[in-house]
Amino acid sequence: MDKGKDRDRKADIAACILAGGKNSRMNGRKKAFLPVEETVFWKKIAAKLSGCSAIYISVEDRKKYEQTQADVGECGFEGFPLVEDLEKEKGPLGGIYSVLTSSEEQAVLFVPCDMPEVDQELVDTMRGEWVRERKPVFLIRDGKRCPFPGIYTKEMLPWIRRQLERKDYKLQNLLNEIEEKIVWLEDERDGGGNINTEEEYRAYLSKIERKELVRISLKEAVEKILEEVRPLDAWEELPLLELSGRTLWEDVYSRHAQPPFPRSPLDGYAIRSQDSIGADDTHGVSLHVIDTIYAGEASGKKVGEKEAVRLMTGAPIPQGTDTVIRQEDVERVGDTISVFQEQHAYENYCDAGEDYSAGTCLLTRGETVGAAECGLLASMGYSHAKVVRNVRAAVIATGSELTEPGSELSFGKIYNANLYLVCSRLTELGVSVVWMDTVQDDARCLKDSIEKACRMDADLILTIGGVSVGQKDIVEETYGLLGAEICFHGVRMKPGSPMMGGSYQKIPMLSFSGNPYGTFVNMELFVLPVLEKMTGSQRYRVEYREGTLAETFEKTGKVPRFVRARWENGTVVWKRQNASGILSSLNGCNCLLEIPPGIEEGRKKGEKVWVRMLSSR
Ligand SMILES: Nc1nc2c(c(=O)[nH]1)N[C@H]1C(S)=C(S)[C@@H](COP(=O)(O)OP(=O)(O)OC[C@H]3O[C@@H](n4cnc5c(N)ncnc54)[C@H](O)[C@@H]3O)O[C@H]1N2
Ligand code: MOO
Ligand SMILES: [Mg+2]
Repeated sequence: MDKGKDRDRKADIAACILAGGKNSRMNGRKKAFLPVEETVFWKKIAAKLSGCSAIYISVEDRKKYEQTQADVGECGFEGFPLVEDLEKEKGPLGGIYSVLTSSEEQAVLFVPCDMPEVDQELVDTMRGEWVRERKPVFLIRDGKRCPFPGIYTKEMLPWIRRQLERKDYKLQNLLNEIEEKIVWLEDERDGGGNINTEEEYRAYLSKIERKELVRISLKEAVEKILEEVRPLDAWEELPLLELSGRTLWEDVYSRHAQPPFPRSPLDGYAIRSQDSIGADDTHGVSLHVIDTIYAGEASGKKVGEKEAVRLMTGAPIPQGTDTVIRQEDVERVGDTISVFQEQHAYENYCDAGEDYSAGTCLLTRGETVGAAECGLLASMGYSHAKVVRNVRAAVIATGSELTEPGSELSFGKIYNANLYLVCSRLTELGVSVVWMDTVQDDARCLKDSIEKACRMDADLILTIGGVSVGQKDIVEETYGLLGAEICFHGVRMKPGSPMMGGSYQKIPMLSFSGNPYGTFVNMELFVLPVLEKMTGSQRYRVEYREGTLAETFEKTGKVPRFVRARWENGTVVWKRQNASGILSSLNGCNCLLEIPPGIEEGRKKGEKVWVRMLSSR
């Protein structure tokens, strides 16, 4: 083990990269050789350990690496001293034991090969501590003792040996046992964290290799997200008064004619029109009233020649008669009426099925139930109707600066406006918000929240913020951690250009950009088509209106821009404050005005424009 060793012994400290793990959660891929930024994990770590007198590579079994060495070529351990485990299957403790036993140096700084982001300055600080104190050096982070990166010394060997004999391979126990001999460093700098799974690896790559976003067109982005959307295959049956705003699941047919029987449109007398022939102002025709029918009743009597039946509006017209004469137009004495005008057959006569006949399709799948539809269902005799189950959405805001409305605001913080902006809009759109959460700018927290959203059976997951390219823009990393599919990241639109779309466990996910107006426009342009495809509901179809522009909009750009505006009586007034961080000017807007890219002088005053209405129904 002398090859590749630097003979500078001033510090008398070596480093060792632990590469002996089983890699079981990495589908057998050897973590030491995982590619990252033109190199591989172990080399990236080794570059940060150059201040040590030597860099050992701890492997459980040299032979196991030989095959891989051939595959990785230049990225192999060639030129670095390999230290094989003296005893196998003992985990990192076995590796540490073997290296400390055989190293010439008194102390060895151990870093596992799956910590490619270990902080170089941190490592240097630890080494400095060792030089000063000549004691093992370990980190405490968030109150926890960390075994890595850690400086282990030959002094520790008796304890390590004892643990191996006891078959206790827990490093934590070792640290606890000799805690007094250790220099504990409380340091917030990132030790890098372990990358254990394929998902963590992907997330890590997307975090560090993030470049400028590749923006696709709005049309393409919407199409891509729609590919992830499947129509909801779920309905529920609700009583009439709970149907308002809901989408019909199926066509609805009448079961009977309406009205079901010929009925009187007037309060008066049912007569045979032929009996009135010859009647005029001076010659009344007399008819004998044989019965009275009120609405809701029936008469068993058949009406014969020169007979009439008294009846009220809504009452069934009796057999034998073919018209109804208003009570104001006859003279009645006892059981006799006089008619002074010829009556035409079926003139005042509501036929059965005048409204609709039996078996007519009166409502169709996808229609939204309002008062008219509800009344119609009732007239057909339905007490309930089948409607599409509400879309269940999860909404998660991200941002360590966010404070809940109602609590005290401290410096640097802002109130969480967007969560409410989105949830309120969803409610308007008839969506049930089943998970509402706010998380810090931390990929693991967001991942947890998304997993909870899945457990709530969300049909759609929406996140807000953290999609741009900053160090705390954690959404893409989170998709990586989840193993979620990314359909696009970046859309050619303003505002909201950094938004993302994808899916996780077949649930479509939309991640809006964090600026309030960006969030709003992203939501408007993406959520409506998603809801339309999920529910088949017509309520999500967008209405466009034409109007005359009240003032010239000069600003143009390379991507379509959506400007908040108000359409009123055919005039379109846009709001001066249109920056994506501004929320206040959204108040009172009822449409979005699209400014296409590349038009030379913007949109002129007096020009006819089409606007996209923001209606909810
Ligand atoms: N170097 C670059 N920086 C930025 C770019 C770029 O291309 N290169 N794009 C800018 C654009 S455009 C936008 S839009 C923003 C988008 O940022 P994120 O989507 O990552 O959102 P955040 O950084 O989380 O937040 C942006 C802004 O919005 C506020 N915010 C976030 N959430 C909420 C909420 N729930 N309620 C109220 N306000 C919220 C947040 O505090 C920030 O001020 O990136 C640019 N940067
Ligand atoms: O896309 Mo950003 O929302 O333009 O400011
Ligand atoms: Mg950001």
